[in-house]
Amino acid sequence: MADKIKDAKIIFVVGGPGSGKGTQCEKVVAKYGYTHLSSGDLLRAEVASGSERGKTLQAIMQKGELVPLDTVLDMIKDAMIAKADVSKGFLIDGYPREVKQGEEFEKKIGAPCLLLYIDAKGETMVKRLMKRGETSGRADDNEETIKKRLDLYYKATEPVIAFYSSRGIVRKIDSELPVDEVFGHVAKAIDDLK
Ligand SMILES: Nc1ccn([C@@H]2O[C@H](COP(=O)(O)OP(=O)(O)OP(=O)(O)O)[C@@H](O)[C@H]2O)c(=O)n1
Ligand SMILES: Nc1nc2c(ncn2[C@@H]2O[C@H](COP(=O)(O)OP(=O)(O)O)[C@@H](O)[C@H]2O)c(=O)[nH]1
Ligand SMILES: [Mg+2]
Repeated sequence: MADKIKDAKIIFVVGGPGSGKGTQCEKVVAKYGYTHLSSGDLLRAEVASGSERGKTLQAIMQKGELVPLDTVLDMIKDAMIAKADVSKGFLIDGYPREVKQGEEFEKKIGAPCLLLYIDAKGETMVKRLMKRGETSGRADDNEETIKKRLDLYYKATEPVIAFYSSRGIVRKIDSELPVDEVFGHVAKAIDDLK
């Protein structure tokens, strides 16, 4: 496995719920042709399949809690293997959610060359998610679950940024700016990789 993807770049995209990770990843795909893997989307696809495992996941996600590490990691790994031959880079969106997830990813798959830290204020994220909730149909885009997701983000996920900062691979992106300006900074960070 690690073999198959050894030449592909791995980029972690980390930020709070509603910070704009998915929005920026879409633009990176369009410009650079990287493969976008959203851990949340992979989990939602499993829920949509109606499987027994999906039912368990649905309950956890509705509460805004984290699903077991191995479940998400296996899904990401399978998706990466499926694309390994054609992909020059992977955007791993919404993962790692906690330092342990990052450590396990590196053991089983490989090391990231960049962590894009998509940063927005708490109130901005809540506002965006409430707006998205009007049309997303996502069971977790409601006021109560949003609050839990934010709390968990500050507690569990922010330490991930400190962990990778010490390695010098974190680029902090101000996501309060208009989408295209945010993307300008994202593109710069990716261009600097070469
Ligand atoms: N590595 C991950 C990714 C996602 N989840 C679960 O899936 C939910 C939704 O994940 P995601 O789509 O990444 O949500 P957010 O980042 O909170 O929001 P967004 O889609 O807006 O990025 C999370 O709240 C969590 O329950 C998880 O447990 N572990
Ligand atoms: N104003 C503004 N809205 C944004 C920006 N980025 C994302 N959004 C909106 O915020 C919501 C959450 O964005 P999304 O990409 O799903 O964020 P994610 O939760 O981090 O994946 C969506 O409704 C987007 O349209 C931005 O840079 N500026
Ligand atoms: Mg998203």
